[in-house]
Amino acid sequence: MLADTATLTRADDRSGKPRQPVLLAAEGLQKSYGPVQAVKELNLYLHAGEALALCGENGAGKSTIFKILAGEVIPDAGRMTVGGTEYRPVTASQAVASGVSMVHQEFNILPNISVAENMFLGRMEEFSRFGKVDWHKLYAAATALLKRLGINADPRAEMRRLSPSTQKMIELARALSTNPKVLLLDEITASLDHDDAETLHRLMDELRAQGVGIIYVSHRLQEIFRSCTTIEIMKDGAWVATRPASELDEDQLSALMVGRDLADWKRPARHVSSSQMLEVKGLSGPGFSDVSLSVRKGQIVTLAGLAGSGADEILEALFGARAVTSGEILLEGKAFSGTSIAEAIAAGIAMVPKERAVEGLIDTQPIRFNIGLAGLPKNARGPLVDGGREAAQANLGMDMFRIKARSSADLVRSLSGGNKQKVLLAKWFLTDPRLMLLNNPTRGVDIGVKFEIYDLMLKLSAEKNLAILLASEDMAEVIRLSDTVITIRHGRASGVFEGDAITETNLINAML
Ligand SMILES: Nc1ncnc2c1ncn2[C@@H]1O[C@H](COP(=O)(O)OP(=O)(O)OP(=O)(O)O)[C@@H](O)[C@H]1O
Repeated sequence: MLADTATLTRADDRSGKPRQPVLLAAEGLQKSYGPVQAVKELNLYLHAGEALALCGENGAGKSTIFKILAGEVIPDAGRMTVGGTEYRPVTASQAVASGVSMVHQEFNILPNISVAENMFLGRMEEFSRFGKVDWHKLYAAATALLKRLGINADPRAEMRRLSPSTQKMIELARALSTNPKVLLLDEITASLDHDDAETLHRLMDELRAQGVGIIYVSHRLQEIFRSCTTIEIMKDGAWVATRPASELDEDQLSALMVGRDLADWKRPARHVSSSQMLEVKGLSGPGFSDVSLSVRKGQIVTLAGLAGSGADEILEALFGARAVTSGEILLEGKAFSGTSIAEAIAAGIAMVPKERAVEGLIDTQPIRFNIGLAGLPKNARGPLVDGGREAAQANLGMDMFRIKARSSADLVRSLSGGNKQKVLLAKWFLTDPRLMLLNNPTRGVDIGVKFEIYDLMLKLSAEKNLAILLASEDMAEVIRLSDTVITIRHGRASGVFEGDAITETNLINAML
């Protein structure tokens, strides 16, 4: 029997502070996909003005819970209430009508229509008269909302013209346009640049002050402690613990999530060879200018910049995916004029891009097809793909990255977000590259796997002499991994740091 939610307070709240009433209650939630039990008997309570971080490893069931709460997935069992009223949405619009809105982990936009239409998607009848859209009214409403939220975008612009970060903020505006009582945010900052992430955290504070309840999923622990009041940890679809955020620190939270202590992880002592793999001299192109850098065999060099700094563009240019207007690239001392991705791959360069959904994976294909994709020539037998070899490679990748799936025949779209990212990493690591370009490789990956990826990068660079050029917005990651850090600001190198000079203060000063 579901508790009386108008008066219910958390069962495990021992802080002694008076609590707001429960806004959303879910009890005994269950959901299976075939033999996979994504959510097992889960209880969850969200209070007015609370920001609840839902934490757990990749595949723990967080997105599935969100989809249940947002009416996109119907649970096999369990009961929910919102504001004390029975809540059983079977469509997203029913959830919105009950005051529950969600921003998804993946992009959920229509690129070829305007920002304003994207903001009021599914509600255009509110701006129509006699079957015709009242554009003036629509743009006025969009302008007012964007202004109120502090989002800088032209409501008339075509959505695809916006940066991914602004597109995500438009999705947030869409969710907030319905004045939700409960807001669900799934890994939203993975797509946001620094300024938009700041705006989001400010908005979260304001919404909480207005009594909105927020459930927040992110693998960035710092953000959780910045904006969340309560932390709920789950593992393999089941509840593990609920704590006030003030009672935990990052190390304790990591330990609760992955079941082991990661606080004493140390980078092994390293010896880097003196032979150059990559030299870049005075490289300029759209988004970056006059960039010089070098990466030796077995070295990890990091481009550290705030999102939008130009680091992404530099990696893309080195992978032949972006035009270069001047400058020189040398690979092992020889000029490399790669103007296409195919040439870059043939030269032994691999790249893990930032936007896996757009650039990296074919969602509707099995894991093994996706892992095999980058190594297609190696897996070929004449004009055909050697299925046995492809499957063997996929199994190796699945083991290496602990990809959570039943088999390599599972479609990528059935995987959790973090496991998709692991497929992308496996795909490129297995091509045996000489130079690896990694753009925020641990985005969306849980803290346990993050450290496994670090170990793998350090191992491959030490044992196989793999040269790695990393771009990362995660300061702790930059400090843990880099032999050399080049800070990037406004498309230019603004500093070079090595050894003890790689400190958070030094890097941030050079990045800002
Ligand atoms: N449509 C689906 N079909 C089959 N299995 C699915 C489907 N959606 C999710 N799963 C499985 O359910 C489990 C939970 O996935 P979910 O996406 O909820 O995890 P998550 O905690 O959000 O992970 P992440 O941190 O990686 O985003 C995973 O094992 C996943 O493969």
